[in-house]
Amino acid sequence: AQEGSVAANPQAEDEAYVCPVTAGSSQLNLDFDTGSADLWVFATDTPSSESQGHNLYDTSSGQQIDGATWDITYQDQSGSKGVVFSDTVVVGGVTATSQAVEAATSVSTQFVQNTGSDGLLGLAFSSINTVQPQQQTTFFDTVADSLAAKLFTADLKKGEAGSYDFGYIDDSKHTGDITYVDVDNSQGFWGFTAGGYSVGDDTSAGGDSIGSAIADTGTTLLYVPSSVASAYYQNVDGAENDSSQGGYVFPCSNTLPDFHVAIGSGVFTVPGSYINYAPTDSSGSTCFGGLQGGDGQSLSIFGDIFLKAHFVVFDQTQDSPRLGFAPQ
Ligand SMILES: O=C(CNCCc1c[nH]c2ccccc12)Nc1scc(-c2ccccc2)c1C(=O)NCc1ccccc1
Repeated sequence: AQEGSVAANPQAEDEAYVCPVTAGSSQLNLDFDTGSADLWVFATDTPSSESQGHNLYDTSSGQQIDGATWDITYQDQSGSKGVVFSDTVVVGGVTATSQAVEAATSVSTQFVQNTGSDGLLGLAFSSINTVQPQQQTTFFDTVADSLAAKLFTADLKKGEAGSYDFGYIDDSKHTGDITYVDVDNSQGFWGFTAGGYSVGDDTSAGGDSIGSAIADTGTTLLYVPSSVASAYYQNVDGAENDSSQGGYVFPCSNTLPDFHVAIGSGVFTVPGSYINYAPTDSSGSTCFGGLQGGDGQSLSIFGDIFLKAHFVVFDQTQDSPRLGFAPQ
């Protein structure tokens, strides 16, 4: 049975976390993304005008899947599309022998400019993989039956390297018990129900329930219902929701309060310092919030701001999938 561990390296401002992956004969740094289900890469097929500064997947090592194409767009209107190869993919010593590697023939500027990432490795459910006419499986689904245990864990950290482990739980990476909650994967995501929340010294997490949420390593920030974000920033002097800046900003001189949320039988805390995400400009006087209101969509996105404060288990060892959360 296979098991393995790979480093998760933070990009600037922890915007994303990239991991070393071997695809065929190529070494790539990929953004592991539990919010999508395509393994797509910059490749020798990618126009050179779009691939400068990226490591490229050499398609000559793979077998092209005849007629297969893919096309993905994310909420921030970034995206990519292309053709598909079958090749061997190795992550932390775990080998997927016939993995669909989606080679980009077109990539949006956001990804072109982010030269620290050579593509994404989707870890959501394969039901939302975009390959047509025959949908393909994620790396995890491809290797799942060969793993010692059908699970992977995410141990992301603020400003330093964390790890993704496949096939086992390393109990040295978390303190206290793991709290498990049922997963609703009907939308293809690692969906769960978040309970009440509280702010600052009140650690009761008793307030209104946040509701449907997903665990999403591919999204940088923590998006909650606008009422929750508003209640949080009532506690921050000079905070305002500035649409021209894209959300809540505040004077960087603030000490931000912690954010507590009930999940299953546990209460999980995001330190206020994690919610002081980054200065909005070089003067460093105004800072952008790591906790933001969703723009009206009903789904809360527990992105890296939340996940990097915890040890998270993405578990398919039971009849139905579940998520585990533990303090690091
Ligand atoms: O797509 C992903 C994860 N891959 C991101 C890859 C990526 C896209 N730009 C990137 C830039 C850098 C690195 C990775 C990525 N997660 C999900 S599930 C549901 C939504 C969603 C649906 C409706 C409304 C809102 C969100 C999103 C979403 O759009 N998140 C990105 C985001 C969320 C909010 C704001 C901006 C982006």
